[in-house]
Amino acid sequence: MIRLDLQKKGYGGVPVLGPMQLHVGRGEVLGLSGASGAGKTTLLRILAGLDTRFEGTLEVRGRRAMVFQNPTLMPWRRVIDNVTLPTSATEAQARAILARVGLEGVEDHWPGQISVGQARRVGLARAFVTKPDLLLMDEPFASLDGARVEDLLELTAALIAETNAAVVIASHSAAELDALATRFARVDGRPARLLQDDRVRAGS
Ligand SMILES: Nc1ncnc2c1ncn2[C@@H]1O[C@H](COP(=O)(O)OP(=O)(O)OP(=O)(O)O)[C@@H](O)[C@H]1O
Repeated sequence: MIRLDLQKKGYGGVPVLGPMQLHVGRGEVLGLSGASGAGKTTLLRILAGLDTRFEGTLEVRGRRAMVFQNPTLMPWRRVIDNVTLPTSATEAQARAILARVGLEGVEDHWPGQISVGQARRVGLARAFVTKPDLLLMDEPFASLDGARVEDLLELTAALIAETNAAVVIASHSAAELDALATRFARVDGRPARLLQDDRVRAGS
C-alpha cells in the first residue's frame, strides 16, 4: 500500500509537481500517462523513496522495488550478481527468477554479452526477486520492438499477478497501460496535477 499527499515538488525552485494525492492498494495497478517532461519519473522516484526532497507526506507499507527506464546493469558484474547484489537475494532465488523471466543459461554472462531485451528481463528479475509489496515501473518496455514488448507484457502481467503487489507503471503507450493497469491517471500541467482517467481496462 502506498499513499502520497504531495504539496509541491520542484528542482532548483522550478515547480514540477503541484498538489496531488495518490493511493494504491495491494493488487491494484495504476497506469500513469503524460507528455514527455510532465513529471512521471519525478513522481515515481518520490514513490520509490529515491527522492525525499518534496513537500508533503508519503506513507508506505511493505517492501518497494523499481524497474527503471534503463535497466542500468553493473557491467563489471555477471548477470546473476546483478540480481543478487542490489537486492540481497540468495543465489538460488536469483537463479529461480532468472529462469522465470526466460534467462536460464545466461546467468554467468556479462551485461555486455546480452541483448537490450535480455537486459530488460534482468531488470524485471531484479525487481521481482524480493517479492515486493510495492512496485514502481518507469517505461519498462521503452526501446524494444513490438514482438519483444508483447512477450514482456505477458511476462510482466504474470509476475504482477503472482506478487499481488501495489503497482504504479508509467508509459507513453496506451496499449501497454491497457494491458497491465486496473486504473489510470494522467500527469498533466505545470506544475503537474494528477488527473483521474476514466478509461476502463480493455475488455472489461
Ligand atoms: N534532476 C533534475 N534537475 C532539474 N530538472 C529536472 C531533473 N529531473 C527532471 N527535471 C525536470 O522535471 C520535469 C519532469 O521530468 P520527468 O523526467 O519527471 O518527466 P517525465 O514525465 O518522466 O518525462 P519522460 O516521459 O520524457 O521520461 C522536466 O521538465 C525535467 O526537465
